Amino acid sequence: MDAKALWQRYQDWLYFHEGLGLYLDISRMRFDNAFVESLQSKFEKAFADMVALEKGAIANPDENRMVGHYWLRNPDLAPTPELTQEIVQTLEQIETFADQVHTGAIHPPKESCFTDVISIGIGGSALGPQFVAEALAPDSPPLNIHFIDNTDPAGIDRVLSHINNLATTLVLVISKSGGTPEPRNGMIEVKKAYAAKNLDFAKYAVAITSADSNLDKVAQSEGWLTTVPMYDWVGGRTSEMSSVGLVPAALQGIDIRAMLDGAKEMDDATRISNLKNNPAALLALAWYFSGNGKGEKDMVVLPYKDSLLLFSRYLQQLVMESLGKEQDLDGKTVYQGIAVYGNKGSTDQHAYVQQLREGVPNFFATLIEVLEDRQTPSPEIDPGVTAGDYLSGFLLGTRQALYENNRDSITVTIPQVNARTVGALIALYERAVGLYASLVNINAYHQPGVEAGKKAAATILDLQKRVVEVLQKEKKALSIAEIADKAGSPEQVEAIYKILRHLHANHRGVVFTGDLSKPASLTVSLG
Ligand SMILES: O=P(O)(O)OC[C@H]1O[C@H](O)[C@H](O)[C@@H](O)[C@@H]1O
Repeated sequence: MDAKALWQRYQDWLYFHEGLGLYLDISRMRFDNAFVESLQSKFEKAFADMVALEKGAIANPDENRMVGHYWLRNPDLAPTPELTQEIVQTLEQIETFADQVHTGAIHPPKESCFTDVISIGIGGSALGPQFVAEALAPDSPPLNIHFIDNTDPAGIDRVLSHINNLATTLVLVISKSGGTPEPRNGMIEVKKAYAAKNLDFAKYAVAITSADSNLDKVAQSEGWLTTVPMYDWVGGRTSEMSSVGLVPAALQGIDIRAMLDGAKEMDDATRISNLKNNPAALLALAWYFSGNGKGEKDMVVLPYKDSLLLFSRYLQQLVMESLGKEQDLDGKTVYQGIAVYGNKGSTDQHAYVQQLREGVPNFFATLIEVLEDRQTPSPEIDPGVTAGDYLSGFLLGTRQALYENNRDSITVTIPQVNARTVGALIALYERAVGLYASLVNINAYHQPGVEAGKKAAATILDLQKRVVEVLQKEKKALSIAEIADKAGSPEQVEAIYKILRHLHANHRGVVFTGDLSKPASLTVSLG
């Protein structure tokens, strides 16, 4: 296509949202009109599915749940007045709580105010809060946030070592289910750290969880500062605008109403059942085209703005946990998904963009452009040229270079990184994922694969218990095969070897004798 035709194609497909100042450009995806036509009926169904979902249909059939994250930013849409009221009340509770923490009305024992907050959570209970903190936290927030998002002991130590004073640190334990092992472990370790300093953990702790979850029960029985509810009709990966995301954001002084407003405006725009006027539908179209409706190409997300660094990581869960499914809604094996990765431009141009430009063409790029360089005037780097001009130049250059080498790209442009545009970006991708899921006929709202991994981990921990019991009982050195037999799990011999090696490495009393390079030669005892 020559330059003039491309310019025309750009204008033909350009989407602009006036209220948000957001542009979406899918002109550099090489679909043609016949392809768009071919998806018409699928889109009609996707729009209809979305209407039903927003009205409270059981859009997550496997878990028998409604899917209501869109109601969070427009509570009047909730299917019952009770739900509407619940959403409004929780939002007020969050604002009042954050306000009381900021003014010192809620304060730690013996101190006038909280200075820091540890947020303990994983998956959807970490990624949204982390992305938003990185994108929007002011330079001097009322509370500095620290995240524990794993059960890595060294990681927990590192977070705790970065906190000056636990006596002025609030703790959020965020878990929708209230039963996920990693945040539970983090919570127990942090609780012990408070106890070691003679601090009464309950006076510092806040639970964000579903009613009657294990976490809720712990918080109630120990008399934590407060509990903020989370709902079963909000999925973890779409929970940034629920208490999960709003509590940490509000504590950092981020304008949560503006985030909700931006999301609401985007929800309104992506509810339009006309492909060309609906940016989420345009994204879904582009994804479908690129990956042949089968995720054949990866989504590389490159925001050219440091504060959006964690957007790709956030999208990884939203897109891959939603779309990565073995079966479709009819039970047919389909192995769906779209792989997502990326960090930021132009940094990544000095890393893997070489492969994007010249290597295996198994991706499409999404460039996120922010029009405003910074809020103050920029100095000149070269005559008439600023650092921001370079950044913009690198983005445009990469887009062009990719296109010239037959690599497609999407460009999303926002005027500024602020609470409204971040809310809008989240809402845009949430809806695009929902629509795409309908196009490819999968349930975007469950995660059966994750459950399988959790069960397997629990089996290993049970095995560890039995192995240690064998060693305690036998009181003599045994081979790993003998231990496996005595534990009643001969088929798990390799897992048992790995469990023992881990215990050995951590000085847990397991003694290895023999050749470490030949596991079968080892004898094991308790020292
Ligand atoms: O908030 P939680 O219930 O602790 O869940 C945390 C995360 O872990 C689960 O395993 C799911 O795969 C995620 O969708 C979820 O966000």
